[in-house]
Amino acid sequence: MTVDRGTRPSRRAVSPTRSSGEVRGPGDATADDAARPVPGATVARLAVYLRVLTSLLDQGRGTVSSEELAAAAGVNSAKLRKDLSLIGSSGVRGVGYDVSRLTAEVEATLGLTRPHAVALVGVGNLGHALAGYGGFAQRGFPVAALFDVDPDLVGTTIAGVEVEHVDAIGAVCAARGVTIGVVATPAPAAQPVCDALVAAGVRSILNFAPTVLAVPAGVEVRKVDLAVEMQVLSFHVARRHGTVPAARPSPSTAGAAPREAVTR
Ligand SMILES: NC(=O)c1ccc[n+]([C@@H]2O[C@H](COP(=O)([O-])OP(=O)(O)OC[C@H]3O[C@@H](n4cnc5c(N)ncnc54)[C@H](O)[C@@H]3O)[C@@H](O)[C@H]2O)c1
Repeated sequence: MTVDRGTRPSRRAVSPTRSSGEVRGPGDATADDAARPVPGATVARLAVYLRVLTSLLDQGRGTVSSEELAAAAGVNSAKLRKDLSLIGSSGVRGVGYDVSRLTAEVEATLGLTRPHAVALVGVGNLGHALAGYGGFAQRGFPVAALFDVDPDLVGTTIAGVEVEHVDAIGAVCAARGVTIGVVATPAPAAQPVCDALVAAGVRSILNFAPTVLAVPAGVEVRKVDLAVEMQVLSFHVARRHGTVPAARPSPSTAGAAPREAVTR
C-alpha cells in the first residue's frame, strides 16, 4: 500500500482480506482498492475517523455502524466505507465495524503504532499554548523538547518540559528521538530553525510561521495558516451574499458566452 503526498505508509501491513458479509453500498470500493494509493484527502479523513474511534473505545464500545461513524466524522457513509476499504478494512453486515480492530488498522495506516516525539521551537504566545496542550500526548505526539532564544524563557518549564536554548536542538533532538518538529518562531527565524531540525534528523516539520520553508528531499513540511482558513470561510460568506465577482473566462472559453455573476 502506498500513501501519496509524501505521507509514509504504515510499517505494519494491513490485511486486505474481507469477510463475505462485508458492508457495501452504492459507490463503494472494490477488493482492488486495498492495493491502490491512499489519497491525501482520505488520509486527512482517516485522522478524523481515528478521533471518533478513540472516543468510542473510551466509551467501551465494541462495534460501530458505518452510518454512525460517518455521521460523527461529518462525511457520508459511502465515502467512509470507500476510505476504509482503501486501507483494507471492512465491516460486517448487520454488525458494523469492530471498533478496536478498526482503530488499530487506521493507526497502522497513519504510522501511529509508536509515539512520535515532538520538538517545539519558539514558545511565545502560540508555542506556549501548544506546549501546554495535553491532547497531543494523548494522541501519540508527546512534546519531548522545547526551544527558544529568549533568556527569560530558557530554563523555564511548560507542562513538565524544560525550555532549552535553540543551540541545543541537534543534541537534544537526537537524544530524545524527536521525529516531528513544530516551528512557532517569527518568520525570519523559521528557516534557520528548520535547517537545525533537519540537521538533527527530523524529517517531519509542522510550520506555523508565515513563510515557505525550503527542505531537502525526504523531508515533509506541512504549513498551518489559520488566516488562510478564514479567507476560505470569507469566500464562502461572500458567495452566499452574492459579492464574489464573476470568474474571468479562461483562454479556451474566451469566445463563449460570458458567465453570469454569482447573485442570489
Ligand atoms: N499559522 C497560524 O495560523 C498562526 C497563528 C498565530 C501565529 N502564527 C505565527 O506563529 C509564530 C509565533 O507567533 P507568536 O504570536 O507566538 O509570536 P511570539 O513573538 O509570541 O513568539 C515567538 C517566539 O519565538 C522565539 N524565537 C525568536 N527567534 C527564535 C529562534 N531563532 N529560535 C527559537 N525561538 C525563537 C521568541 O523568543 C518567542 O518566544 C509567528 O511566526 C506568527 O506569525 C501563525
